[in-house]
Amino acid sequence: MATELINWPSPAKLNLFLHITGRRPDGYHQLQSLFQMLDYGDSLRFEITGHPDIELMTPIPGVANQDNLIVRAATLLQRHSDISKGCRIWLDKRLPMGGGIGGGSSNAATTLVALNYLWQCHLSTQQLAQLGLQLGADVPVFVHGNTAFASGVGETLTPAPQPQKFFLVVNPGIEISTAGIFGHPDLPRDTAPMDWRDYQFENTHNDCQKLVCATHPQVANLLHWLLEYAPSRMTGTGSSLFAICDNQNQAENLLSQLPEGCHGFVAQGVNQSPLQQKLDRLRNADQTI
Ligand SMILES: C[C@@](CO)(OP(=O)(O)O)[C@H](O)COP(=O)(O)OP(=O)(O)OC[C@H]1O[C@@H](n2ccc(N)nc2=O)[C@H](O)[C@@H]1O
Ligand SMILES: Nc1ncnc2c1ncn2[C@@H]1O[C@H](COP(=O)(O)OP(=O)(O)O)[C@@H](O)[C@H]1O
Repeated sequence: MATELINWPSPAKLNLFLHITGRRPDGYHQLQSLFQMLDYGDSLRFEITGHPDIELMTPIPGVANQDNLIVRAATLLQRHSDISKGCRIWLDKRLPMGGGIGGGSSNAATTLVALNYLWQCHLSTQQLAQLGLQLGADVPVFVHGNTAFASGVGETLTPAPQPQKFFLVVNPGIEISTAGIFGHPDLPRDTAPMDWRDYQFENTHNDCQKLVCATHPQVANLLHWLLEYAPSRMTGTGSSLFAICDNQNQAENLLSQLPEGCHGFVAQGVNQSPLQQKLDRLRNADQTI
């Protein structure tokens, strides 16, 4: 089967909650979070070449190719596995950047998983996740692809299947720097660690939300609007917010009424990411040949 030009999904995630429980000496924050995988995101295509160049054919405006997490992930894997082949990569970007829904990290994870398969590097998922951690705290969860509880700096993962709810995910049209929020003196960093088994949406929160709302009124106003209709919260360090909807209709209906300047999408929560589903299908097909 020709596998080079297939679409590889690069899904978004939500942090259904985000508790900051401490700070390590290196400045990174210890957190507890529930990462919910979504069935919506970007997609990537890869063409394998005989020379070692890694070419991103669809640059992101404002992000130099050598800084793009896709190119960095491909280069990291190529060097780690001593691969002499290269690739051309096409990105279909649908997710807002700096939105707390993990677009860049997910692109990096999809690149690692796809090229591990296409270049036949034979790294295990655990090895790929470990490699991905060098690129960002959120990359491992996308490599594993499970809806999961996370602790540590986000790299200690426990699969935690959730009811597959519909979400409205909304972005107020601004980008928020993760480093900026984590470096802010007013960020609370002392939430008591909790037992995963006690998780309920109502008894959790996002420790970054209050600070982001105070510094970005667009986020505060949008959250206020959403809360009129459904249980809602900020994801990650913002700027995106999500509303937990009763069904797809309610989510689509809310989407059609969004305040001016806001953009959103409706997505369903999944327990295994579309990326892992794709990989499983490819591996099963390989075994039947
Ligand atoms: C907190 C989360 C929740 O999903 O925020 P979002 O980025 O999704 O909004 C993520 O774990 C973020 O992961 P990621 O976006 O990969 O962060 P990184 O690139 O590793 O780090 C960006 C910056 O955030 C800070 N950082 C990140 C993660 C963490 N546990 N503690 C930190 O202090 C560090 O200052 C780092 O320089
Ligand atoms: N492939 C990529 N997709 C998105 N952002 C990228 C990518 N590569 C590098 N970046 C940089 O990472 C930053 C954070 O992007 P993103 O992961 O989408 O946000 P968040 O971590 O808030 O979900 C962007 O502002 C951009 O400068």
